[in-house]
Amino acid sequence: MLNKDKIKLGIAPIGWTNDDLPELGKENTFEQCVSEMALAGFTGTEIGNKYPKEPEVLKQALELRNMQICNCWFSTFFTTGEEAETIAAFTKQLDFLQAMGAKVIGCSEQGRGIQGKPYPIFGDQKPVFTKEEWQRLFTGMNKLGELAAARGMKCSLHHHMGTGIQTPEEIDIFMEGTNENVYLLFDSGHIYFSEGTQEAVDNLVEKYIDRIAHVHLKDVRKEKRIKTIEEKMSFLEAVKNGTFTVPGDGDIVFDKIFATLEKHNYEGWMLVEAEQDPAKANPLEYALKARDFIREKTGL
Ligand SMILES: O=C1C[C@@H](O)[C@H](O)[C@@H](O)C1=O
Ligand SMILES: [Co+2]
Repeated sequence: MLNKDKIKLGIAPIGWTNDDLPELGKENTFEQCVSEMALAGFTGTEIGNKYPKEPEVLKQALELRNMQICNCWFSTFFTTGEEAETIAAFTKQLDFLQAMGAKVIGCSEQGRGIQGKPYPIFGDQKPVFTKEEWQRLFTGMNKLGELAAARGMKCSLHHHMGTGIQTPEEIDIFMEGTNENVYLLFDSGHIYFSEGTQEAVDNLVEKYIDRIAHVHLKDVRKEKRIKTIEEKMSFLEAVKNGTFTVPGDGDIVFDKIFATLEKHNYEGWMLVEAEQDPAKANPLEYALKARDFIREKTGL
């Protein structure tokens, strides 16, 4: 059983409205989204673009529902040499998150990334960083790590399909090149989507458990992943086609993930993040499904 005092449960707005595919869930309001999250039994969320931008307004809306912000996505552009711009934007985002009481920020290096581009996600356009790009990334991320640590916060890296940090080998290079102020945001769905094996999921969580600062629980429908490869779909086409779903509804086995978090006394958030078309997968219904699955498997 996981420890209720150490682990909190959140859910991402991406099941209601998808910022990467604005046509998905455009009719769903911020209020509906956070009310349904609370109704399903979650106490945390990440930022979506329909959320109020003023910390006080957002805080009040969330407190009414006994919810809080636990993390937000942040795009970095170190490999393309945009260090000063990235650091300035990061500092602004830290200000916002700190005002919201969040302790983690989830970065993704978007230099040459193809997650939003119309290219096959398993094709050869995916970035593979050069030595110089890696070095710029390490230097930049260590700087962000230090800025976050100075505020008692954790800067983490979200490994992600279509970026230069997608595969286990790329994650290893990143973790070896950065220091102890830089953490990993473990996303079960992205590692399974990349590798297609349970082993890759279990190995990643085990290997970096002591540097994992945040967890995204996402499931993958295996047959949709295969279709993505066969039909040369882009990342966003794969999302629209239903490749991702909530934990317990796809082909990932979550037992080892939960056992590893328990064994190593993980402290922080587990956040359900399962983008799919809300017209096909009712967000409240799927949030409840995820909440039941987590309760059944972990006692939380
Ligand atoms: O954490 C995430 C944020 C989304 O915008 C992204 O594309 C999704 O797949 C994800 O894991
Ligand atoms: Co994620």
